[in-house]
Amino acid sequence: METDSVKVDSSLWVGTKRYRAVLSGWYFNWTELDKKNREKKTISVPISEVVAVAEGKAEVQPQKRAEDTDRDFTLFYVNRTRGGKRALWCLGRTEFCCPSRDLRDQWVTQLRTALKTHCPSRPRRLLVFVNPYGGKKRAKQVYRSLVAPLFELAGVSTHVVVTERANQARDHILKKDLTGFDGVICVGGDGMFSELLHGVIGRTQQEAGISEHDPTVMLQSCDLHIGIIPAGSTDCVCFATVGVNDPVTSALHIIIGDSQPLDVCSVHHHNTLVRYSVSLVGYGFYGDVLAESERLRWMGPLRYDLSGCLVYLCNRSYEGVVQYLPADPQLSSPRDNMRCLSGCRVCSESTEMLFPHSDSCSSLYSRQLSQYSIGSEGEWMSVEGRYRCVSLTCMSSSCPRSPKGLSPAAHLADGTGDLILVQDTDPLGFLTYLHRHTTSKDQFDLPFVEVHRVKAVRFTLPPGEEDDYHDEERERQSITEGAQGTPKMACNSDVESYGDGSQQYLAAEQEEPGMKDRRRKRRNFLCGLCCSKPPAVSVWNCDGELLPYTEIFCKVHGQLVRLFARGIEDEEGHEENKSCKGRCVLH
Ligand SMILES: Nc1ncnc2c1ncn2[C@@H]1O[C@H](COP(=O)(O)OP(=O)(O)OP(=O)(O)O)[C@@H](O)[C@H]1O
Ligand SMILES: CCCCCCCCCCCCC/C=C/[C@@H](O)[C@H](CO)NC(=O)CCCCC
Ligand SMILES: [Ca+2]
Repeated sequence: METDSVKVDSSLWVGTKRYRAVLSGWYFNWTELDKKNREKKTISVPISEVVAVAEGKAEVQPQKRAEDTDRDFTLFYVNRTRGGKRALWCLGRTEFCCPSRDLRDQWVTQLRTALKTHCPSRPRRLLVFVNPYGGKKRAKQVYRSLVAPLFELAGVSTHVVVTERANQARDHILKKDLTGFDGVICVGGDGMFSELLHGVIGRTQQEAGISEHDPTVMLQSCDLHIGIIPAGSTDCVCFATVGVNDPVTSALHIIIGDSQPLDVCSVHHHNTLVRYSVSLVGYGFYGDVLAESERLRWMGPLRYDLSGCLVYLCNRSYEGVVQYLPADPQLSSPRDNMRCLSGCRVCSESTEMLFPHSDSCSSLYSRQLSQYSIGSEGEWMSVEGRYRCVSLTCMSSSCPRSPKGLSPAAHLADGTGDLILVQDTDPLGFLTYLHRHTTSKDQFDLPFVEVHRVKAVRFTLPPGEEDDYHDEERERQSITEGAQGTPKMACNSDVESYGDGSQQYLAAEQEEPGMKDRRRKRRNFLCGLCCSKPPAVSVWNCDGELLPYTEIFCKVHGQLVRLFARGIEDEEGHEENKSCKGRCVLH
C-alpha cells in the first residue's frame, strides 16, 4: 500500500473482481483490473458523499451489522438513481476485501480521516420534530423506517420530539436550550417547515436584539440549519430545494451536511410582523383555494384538488393596488429561462452583494434602509386593477403538482422574489394559465399575466373600497378562525408570546372589539364564494396559512436561513451518470 498525506493506493477485491483502489484528495476511486492488469472502468465517489465506513461486511440495519470478517470493510455513500425526470438519491453500498487485516485497518483509518478532514461541517447532533398528523399521516413510520437507520449508520445522534400540538416545534426552538444541536429537522409538510422557519428566525433575532416587526431592518442570518424530511401534502419547500420529495434523498443531504441558503419574505401589517414566507404569498385564487381546503383537511392531500376545482368554478377576481420595488434587471429576470440549479451563478453573485465585506456593512445597511423606506417613492412602481390572483414567491415553488412551479426561473438565494399579477380574464384564459403550470409552456406568455422580479411589495385596496373591506375583512377573519377550529389541525397563526414576550406576531386572534359577535354568524365559505353578493376581498395564503389581514407589506430578506440541501442538481449531468447507476464512471 502506497501511503502519503494525500494518496492511498492498493489492490482490493469487490466480489470476484480485482480493483485498484485510490484515495486521493477529495475522491475515493476504484478501477476494475483485468487478468493482465489492464484498467477497465473506474467508479469515483467524492469523500463529501461518503456516508460511513464500517469494518466487516456491514449492513444499514444495526441488528444485521455484526459480521466483522477481518479483511473486509464496507463503504456507504450517496448513489443516484432516477425517479421520473428527477434524480433521487439512495444509499450505495460496496464491500471491499483486502489482502490482509492490516491493510483493511489502514483503509478504514484513512477513509475516516479523510471524512473528518474534508467534511468538518457535517451535523453531529440534530433536533428532530415529527408531525404525526401531516400529509398522509405517515411521518412517524417514514422517520422510523427510512431515516433513523441512516442517521444511526452515519453516527448522527438525535433528539426526537413527536409533536402533540400545532406550534410545539416553533415554541421549542424559540424557548428551549439548543446547545449542542447542529440543526433542526422536521418530518412533515410545508406547515411543519414553517414552524421551524419561524422558530429559527425568531430565536436568531431575539439573540441579536433585532426587532422582527420593523420592515426596514436588516435581519440577522440564521446559523442553525433546517432539514426537511418530506411527509406532507404539498412538500413545496423540499421539492423546490432538493428537486424531489423523497425522505431518503433528504436524509442523505442532511447527513453529508449540504448547505443551501434561502430567501425569506417577511409579511407585515401596519409595521407589525404577521408571518414569514418562502414559497407563496398569494391573494385571490390561491387564498380562496386554501380557505376552502382548510374545511376539507380530513381528505388529506386531495383537499387541494377538490377546493381548486370549486374555487375555479366560482370565477372570482378582486380589486387591488399593488406597489413593488423592482430588483436590478441587469442581474436576472423572471423570463430569462435560467433555472436556479445547484451552484447557481446568479445566487453566488448575489451573496457578495447581500453580504459584502464586513467593513462596508454599515453602508449596505443604510443603503437598504433607504431602499425600503416608505418615502423613497422614486423607485417604487404602482399598478391598480382587478386580479384573478396576485402571487409573490421567493423561489420557483415547484412541487409534484407543478414540477416547474409558480415562477420557473426564480432563484432560491438571490435576495429577490417574483411578483405574478394575473389580471381578470375569461374562465378559459385562467384555466390556460393554471394548466401551463403543469406543462412546458410558458405561463407568463399570456396577455393578462405580468411578472416582475422584486425586493418588496405593498398591497392595498383601491380608494373607496375600505368600507366594504372592513366588513369583509372581519368576516374573513372569522372564517379563517373557523378553519383553524377543524379537528386537530390548528393553524400556525395563533398569538403567543415567546419567552420574554418581546417578539409577538400579529395574528388571527388579535381581534378588534365586536369580533366575537360577528364570529357567531359564521357562514359557509363556498356559499360566500358562489352565491349572493360576491365578496370584495379575498384572503392571503402565506405558505399554506391564511392571513387575517388584506393590506400587507412584504420584504424579501436575501439568504436569511440555510437548509440541509444543495439546490436542484443538473439533470443533464445525471443523464451521463445513468449508465453506472449514478456513480461517476471514468473510462
Ligand atoms: N401534533 C399536532 N397536532 C395538530 N397539528 C399539528 C401537530 N403537529 C404539527 N401540527 C400542525 O399541522 C400543520 C400541517 O402539518 P404539515 O405541514 O406537516 O402537513 P400538511 O399540511 O399535510 O402538508 P403541507 O403543509 O405540505 O401541505 C402544521 O402547520 C403544523 O403546525
Ligand atoms: C388544470 C390543471 C390546474 C393545475 C393547477 C396547478 C397549479 C399549481 C401551482 C402550485 C403552487 C404551489 C405553491 C405552494 C404553496 C405552498 O406554500 C402551500 C403550502 O403547502 N400550498 C398551498 O397553499 C396549496 C395550494 C394548492 C394550489 C392548487
Ligand atoms: Ca429568490
